[in-house]
Amino acid sequence: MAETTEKPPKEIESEEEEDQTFETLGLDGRLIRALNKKKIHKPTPIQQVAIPLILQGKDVVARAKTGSGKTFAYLLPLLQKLFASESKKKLAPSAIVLVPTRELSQQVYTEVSSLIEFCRVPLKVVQLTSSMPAPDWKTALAALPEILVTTPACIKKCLSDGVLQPASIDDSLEILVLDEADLLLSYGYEADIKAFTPHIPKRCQCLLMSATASDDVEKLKKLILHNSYILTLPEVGDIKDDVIPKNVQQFWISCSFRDKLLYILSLLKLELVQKKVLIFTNTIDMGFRLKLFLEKFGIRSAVLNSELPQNSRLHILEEFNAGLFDYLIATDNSKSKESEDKAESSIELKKSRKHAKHKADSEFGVVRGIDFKNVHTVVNLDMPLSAEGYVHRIGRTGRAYSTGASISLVSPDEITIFEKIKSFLGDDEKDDSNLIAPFPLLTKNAVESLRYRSEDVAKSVTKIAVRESRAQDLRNEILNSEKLKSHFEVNPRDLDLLKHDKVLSKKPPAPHLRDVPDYLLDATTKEASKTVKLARAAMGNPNPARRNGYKKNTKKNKDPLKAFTTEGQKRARRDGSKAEGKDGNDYRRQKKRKA
Ligand SMILES: Nc1ncnc2c1ncn2[C@@H]1O[C@H](COP(=O)(O)OP(=O)(O)OP(=O)(O)O)[C@@H](O)[C@H]1O
Repeated sequence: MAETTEKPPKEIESEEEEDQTFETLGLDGRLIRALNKKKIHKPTPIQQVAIPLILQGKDVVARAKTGSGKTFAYLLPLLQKLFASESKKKLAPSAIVLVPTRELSQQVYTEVSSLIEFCRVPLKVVQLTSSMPAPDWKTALAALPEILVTTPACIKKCLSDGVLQPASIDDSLEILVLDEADLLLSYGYEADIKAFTPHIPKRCQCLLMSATASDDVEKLKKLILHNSYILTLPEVGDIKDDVIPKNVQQFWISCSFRDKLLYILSLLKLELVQKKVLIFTNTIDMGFRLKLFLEKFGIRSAVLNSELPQNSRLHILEEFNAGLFDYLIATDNSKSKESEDKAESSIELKKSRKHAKHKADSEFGVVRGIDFKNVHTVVNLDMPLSAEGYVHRIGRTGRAYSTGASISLVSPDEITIFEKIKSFLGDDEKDDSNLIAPFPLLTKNAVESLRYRSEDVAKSVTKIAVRESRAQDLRNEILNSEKLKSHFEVNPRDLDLLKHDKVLSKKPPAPHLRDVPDYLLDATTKEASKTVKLARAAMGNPNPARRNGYKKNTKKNKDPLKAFTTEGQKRARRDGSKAEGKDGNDYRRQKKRKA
């Protein structure tokens, strides 16, 4: 642990983007060049404050919004410090990064590896996961890596199995990072962390990164850090935009539980949301029910959940990130005791558990911390079980200043959690803050026009069909997993080999369901859908080079959800050519095109 000093911990609360560059932060030229190769040119606010402090050797607790660049905030100075440390090989890693899930471990490992590769430095990184056989752990550590990325459970096991020696750790460990610190305890790692704490040498620099402030972070802080610098971005006082990035617009739709499939069909089929879309369900069965239902309308999607083999999960994430499909249905079930207790009360989950022959992976986590690329819309088909869960789900869009939107479908049963979420975010009806606004683009008429077809198809997606598809998908993925393992050892970049959005139903979609007939669409919906498409075209390709340009709010005005309201549209129609601003202009352009 970093040395305790007399002065009290410094609290830094800042939302201001100072005019800092990676050079002025004192970052090594090799790292700056590596970042440039990744089209990253300017540090984010958390990087601006954290990097110099970490380079100075301070213990740091950094809390910043989802997608704000916390990973590089610790990885860059960590690597720089290792560049400078002695070249003598040590018997244990000099830096250990602890993460709550396997998916995150893979993500951090990939980031470190690519930085090392770009910098051309002789550093080694390994990741250990609990699914690896013990001999593989030994082999991985025998290569004497400088950096180890793993979960707290693995580190404890390494110590108890003698794969890592306490004396070696005491001799070698210089930096310890607890990434996604707000989740480590909720994933049940408290005992593992406590078992590891006595082995952390006094001089070791400790860093805690987290997206939300919680009692768990406080607990960890007390356990591991002593006189740390607390970085909080943005200011704690401003609760209203405390946790959700500003560039994410949040919406909600009130609908009955029974109508949820109808509403999501309307959103997707009538093209009222921007792709790519990440849809969350609370149970695996619901995920498959949705997949089968959408398939009947010609909408292909992939399902990501904890019972799939690890290879398949990672491959699904890679394919989705590479843009091979647009709709991903994810089931996020953490090990959180609280969420499990609540989820247990759901009859559906109990049933789905009974039928899940394959053991769900307890180190699975797709929501928290995973860097989904270019997700424009997050849809909560089921509401999450906690406000923190909501923050982490919504945080999968609007990453690193790209724009995004979220739409929550809220049934009467979910109003209580919805209210809790709103109050957690500081959404106060009295002062009209309306952080989560009613979704403006979907009219009652549009929904009703699809009701008959939707209900008809929903009936055909029976529980047996769901169960069979789930089992079939799992069988496919297990086979895939084996193929993936051998194939990707040789062709690591061949993403096209296995497609995960395969159609599970036996029959192809009927033509009348695949294409929505024109007569079913009302004028408002047509306009809304066109506006969404126009905005998509205006945003251009989601080239990371553009996204990383960091022009604040440049895309905001082009966002249809900002530009389009039914009221704005009526006004435009009334005023004709006199309509002002973007709404009017868009509308006139569309009218001209129609003429
Ligand atoms: N300075 C930067 N400029 C542009 N993009 C960046 C910058 N730093 C990081 N990014 C990108 O921003 C995205 C989000 O970063 P990261 O995953 O570190 O966020 P995070 O704060 O850890 O989010 P979460 O709390 O959800 O884990 C990544 O795609 C990353 O490559």
